[in-house]
Amino acid sequence: MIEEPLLSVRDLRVTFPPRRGRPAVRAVEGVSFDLRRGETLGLVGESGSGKTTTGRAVLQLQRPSAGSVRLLGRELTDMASGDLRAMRRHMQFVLQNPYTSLHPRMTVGQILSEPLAVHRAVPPNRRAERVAELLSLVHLDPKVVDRYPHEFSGGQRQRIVIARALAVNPDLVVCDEPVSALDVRTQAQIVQLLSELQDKLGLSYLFIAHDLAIVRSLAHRLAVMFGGRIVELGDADRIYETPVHPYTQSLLDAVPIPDPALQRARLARVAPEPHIPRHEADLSPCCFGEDHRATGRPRWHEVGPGHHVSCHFWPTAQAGADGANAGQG
Ligand SMILES: Nc1ncnc2c1ncn2[C@@H]1O[C@H](COP(=O)(O)OP(=O)(O)OP(=O)(O)O)[C@@H](O)[C@H]1O
Repeated sequence: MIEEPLLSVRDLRVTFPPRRGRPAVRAVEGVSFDLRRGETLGLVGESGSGKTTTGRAVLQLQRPSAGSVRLLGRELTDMASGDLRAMRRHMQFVLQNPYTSLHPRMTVGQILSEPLAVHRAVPPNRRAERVAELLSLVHLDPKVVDRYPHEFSGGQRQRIVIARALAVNPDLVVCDEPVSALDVRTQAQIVQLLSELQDKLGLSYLFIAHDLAIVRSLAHRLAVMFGGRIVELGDADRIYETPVHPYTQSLLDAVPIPDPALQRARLARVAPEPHIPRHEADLSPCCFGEDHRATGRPRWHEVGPGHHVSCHFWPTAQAGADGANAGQG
């Protein structure tokens, strides 16, 4: 029997309405993927590609304009707010900045007790015990309960943020750039912690990041976003080794470049011109420069087991990838 995915997202769309003379923004345009129990799906793409909006729409922190989000077999998009509140204990998030995501005037004990009280996850007389357990889980000394966030380093604060997310025993954790505000050594420690917690608790992660090196160490599968759509989806090792979509290839090309300006310049090879409105630009960057409106939306091709790519000229792109690989060999 095939196990039902923990999370199933189908044709998810988020459009932000026009604001102060600016046109509507189609931030997410038909995103679909599944996430299994104990699995990490890395959601990658350049800034503005719609990763955060997708994560927020999955959690219903941003209500989608259309599409379906099923968690544990239940549709979230049309759920009444009371039911949704109850579902929140199954889905939590860890955000980028541990300096702003903890209330500065609450102690660690109060921060970790709050979700326990809101979700009535643990009776009041057992909360202190659970708080100590959570701190141990993220390798912090339970004696720190009376301390305030400013007394901790960035890495320690992110451990507190993770402990808070885990307080209610969620099934899904959406991690939005969870280490990008940290130094490189601390990044590795937090990634290691997330991996250890996944093994121990069977968590599923939707891991949003622009840093492909970090995603590589955690993700089982990868979804590459460009202009609000997924352009390549599949097994992470396979995509890292043989990326098919030209946009994925360019993202991977850019990995060893620590200079963001240089990385942007490399990406500019395939990214749409900024003056072309997103909704008019075809979302398949390899086709950029062709008559997009004539060709319509790129089709999905299964290019290997569970490996999909959305591209008008997939065989041509494949020829390019083969050529590149032959050159490397
Ligand atoms: N509340 C909002 N109102 C209007 N437009 C928005 C809003 N939030 C996001 N957008 C727009 O939606 C698009 C996708 O943004 P999003 O933050 O999801 O991208 P991202 O890939 O997560 O980028 P980053 O890595 O920079 O966070 C962008 O064009 C952004 O400007």
